[in-house]
Amino acid sequence: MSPPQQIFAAVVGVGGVGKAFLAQLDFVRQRLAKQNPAIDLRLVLVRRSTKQIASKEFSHLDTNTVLKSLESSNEALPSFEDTVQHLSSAPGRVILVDNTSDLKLASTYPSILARGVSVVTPNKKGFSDNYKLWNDIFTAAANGSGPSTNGYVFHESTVGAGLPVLSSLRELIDTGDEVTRIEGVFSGTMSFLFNSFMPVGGGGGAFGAEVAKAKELGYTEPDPRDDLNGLDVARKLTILARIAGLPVESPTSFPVESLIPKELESCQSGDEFLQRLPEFDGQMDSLKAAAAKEGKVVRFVGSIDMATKSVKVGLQKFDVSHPIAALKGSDNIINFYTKRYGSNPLIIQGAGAGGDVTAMGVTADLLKVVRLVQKN
Ligand SMILES: NC(=O)C1=CN([C@@H]2O[C@H](COP(=O)(O)OP(=O)(O)OC[C@H]3O[C@@H](n4cnc5c(N)ncnc54)[C@H](OP(=O)(O)O)[C@@H]3O)[C@@H](O)[C@H]2O)C=CC1
Ligand SMILES: N[C@@H](CC=O)C(=O)O
Ligand code: NA
Repeated sequence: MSPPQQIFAAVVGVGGVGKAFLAQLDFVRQRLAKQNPAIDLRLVLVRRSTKQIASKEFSHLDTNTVLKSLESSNEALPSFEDTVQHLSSAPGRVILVDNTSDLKLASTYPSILARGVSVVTPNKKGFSDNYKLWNDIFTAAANGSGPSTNGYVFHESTVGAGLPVLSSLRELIDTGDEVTRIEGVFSGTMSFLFNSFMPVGGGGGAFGAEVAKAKELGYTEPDPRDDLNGLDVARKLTILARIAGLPVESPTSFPVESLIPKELESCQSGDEFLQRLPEFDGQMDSLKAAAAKEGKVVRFVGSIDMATKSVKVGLQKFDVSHPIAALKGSDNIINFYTKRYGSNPLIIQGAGAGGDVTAMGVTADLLKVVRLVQKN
C-alpha cells in the first residue's frame, strides 16, 4: 500500500472565524482518517498579526492546543513573503486559509497561486477591490485560466457567509441560465440591526446598543464602521456582479448609502465610533417613526440589475408582510431572478454572519481543494 498523500493547511487569522475554522478542521481530519485514509491532511502553520508558529518539517500541529502554543510563542515573526516561500517548499500541495480582512495580504493571492499554493478565504477584499486584482487572481488560479500546477481559489464565505450563494450563482451560469437581477439582504450585521431595532409589530432596542451587540456576537467586520458605511454590502455585490458577468470596477463605483452620522466620520477608531454612536440614536428613531406612519419597516438592501448594469446599496421601506421585513437574527436573503426561474426567483436564506457559519463555508472550500488535488 502506498503512503497517504500529504496535504498541508496553513491558517492566517485566528479571530472569530479562524477559531471556528480550527475546530472544523479537527472534525474534518478525524473524518478523513476514517473515510479516506489515503489523505493525510496536516495543519502546519498558524499566524496572526504579531505571531506565527510553524511545525517542524511539515508535521501536524495539534488543532486543540495550537492557539495556546501560538500565544506563548516567542519566535520572531517572519515576513509574509518568507512564510509563503516556506509553504511553497512543502513536499505536497498546500492550502492557505486566509481568515483576515487584510487587503495587502489578499493582493498577493496571484503570486501565491502561481507558486502552486491554493487559497480558501472569507476575506472579501481581494475579490472586490480593483477589477485588475480580480482578473489577476482568476488568471493565476487552476480553477480559472491558470495551469493545473497552480493553486485553486475558493471564497464562498465572502458572500452570505456559509450559505451556498457563490456556488449556486456559478452553477446557474455554468449550466446556461441567464441571470437578470439579484437582490436581497446581504449583511448579517445590517439584518440583525434592523430586525432587532425595528422589528415588525413595533418596539426594538436602541440603535447604538444593537450595533455593539452585533459586534459582540461576531457579526460585524473587525471595524464595525465597514458594515455601517455600506461598504461591506457593496463588496459582496461587486463580487456577485463580477461572477454574473458585470466588470464592476470597485465597490465605490456605484451608489452606496452610509449609516455613519456625519459627526462621527472623523472618529479615530472603531471603539471611539461605537462609544459615541448612541448620541445619534434619535436620528434612527426618526427613520423608524416615519416608516411606521406608513405601516412599513426599513431594511438595508442591495440589488444588481443586469440589463441596466446598475448596482445599488441602501435603505428601503418594506410592507410588514414582505419576506424581507420578516427576516430574523442575522439572516441574509438572496433572490436570483433568471430566465430559467422566471418570475419566481431562486431564493437562498439563512444566517449570514457569525464564526461557525462563516467557517463552514471556508472548511467546505478547503474540502473542495482537497478533492481537486487528491491523486486517484
Ligand atoms: N464574522 C463573520 O460573520 C464573517 C466574516 N467574514 C470575513 O472573515 C474574515 C475574518 O473575520 P473575523 O474572524 O470576524 O475577524 P476578527 O477580527 O475576529 O479576526 C481577524 C484575524 O485576522 C488576523 N489578522 C489581521 N490582519 C492580519 C495579517 N496581516 N496577518 C496575519 N493575521 C492578521 C487577526 O490577528 P490579530 O488579532 O493578531 O490582529 C485576527 O486573528 C474577514 O475578512 C471578514 O470579512 C466573512 C463572512 C462573515
Ligand atoms: N460583517 C459581515 C460579515 C459577513 O460577511 C456581515 O455582517 O454580513
Ligand atoms: Na456564501
